Amino acid sequence: MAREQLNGASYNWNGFAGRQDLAAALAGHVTARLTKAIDERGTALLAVSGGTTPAKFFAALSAIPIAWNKVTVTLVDERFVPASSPRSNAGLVAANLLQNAAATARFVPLYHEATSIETAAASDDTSLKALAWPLDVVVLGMGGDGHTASFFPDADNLPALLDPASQRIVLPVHAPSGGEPRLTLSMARIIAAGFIALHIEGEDKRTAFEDAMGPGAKKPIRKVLEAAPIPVEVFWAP
Ligand SMILES: O=C(O)[C@H](O)[C@@H](O)[C@H](O)[C@H](O)COP(=O)(O)O
Repeated sequence: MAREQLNGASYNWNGFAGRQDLAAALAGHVTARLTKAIDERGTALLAVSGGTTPAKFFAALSAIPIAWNKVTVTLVDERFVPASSPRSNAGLVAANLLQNAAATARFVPLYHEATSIETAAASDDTSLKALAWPLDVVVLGMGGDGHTASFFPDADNLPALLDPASQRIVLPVHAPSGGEPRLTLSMARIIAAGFIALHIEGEDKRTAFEDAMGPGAKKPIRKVLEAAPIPVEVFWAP
């Protein structure tokens, strides 16, 4: 594990020989943090990302027997589609994480029918206030463009999305590169987590991450690492 400090963006690099090794290790770190939270405050709050990367990690996590009935799982971000859609992160989590031992966890989705993404985000903001913040664990993904959560570089409200002082919990996102309109946790809620993991796989994602840590315009992932008060734990496998 190598700790890096780049102009305020600090992270620990956790590299693995294979994706299954990564999945098992990340699942071990996450369940240890969740168990610690349950021991300390009787409950734990976890936010996970969607996309194509997390399935192996979700499967490994779902099999570890902790007090899942005391864990609340929510999403880092969501496409504005119902859970029945193949694009749904809630559907991905239901099929891959909320299984086996983890089937007893409470799941709080972001998507619900609404007249607009703005209305949905405002409604989430109200309903998610009741969760036991701060997050104990957040697991981020990253796109090749350096986006994380739904902080897409072409989002029309990117400054608001990246505001570490935002009072919002959930924000709406319109970004051509993101496909459907999105709902995303705010930067403020993400960086307040007790354990911040970034899960990326493949050479292209490693190159994209290294580019984001280099000189030049700061991509959203770099903004998150710089805003986080603790080092981000990067989990990578080829
Ligand atoms: O809804 C989403 O798409 C995710 O939450 C998003 O932030 C994801 O982590 C990255 O886009 C990487 O996606 P892949 O894992 O598919 O590369």
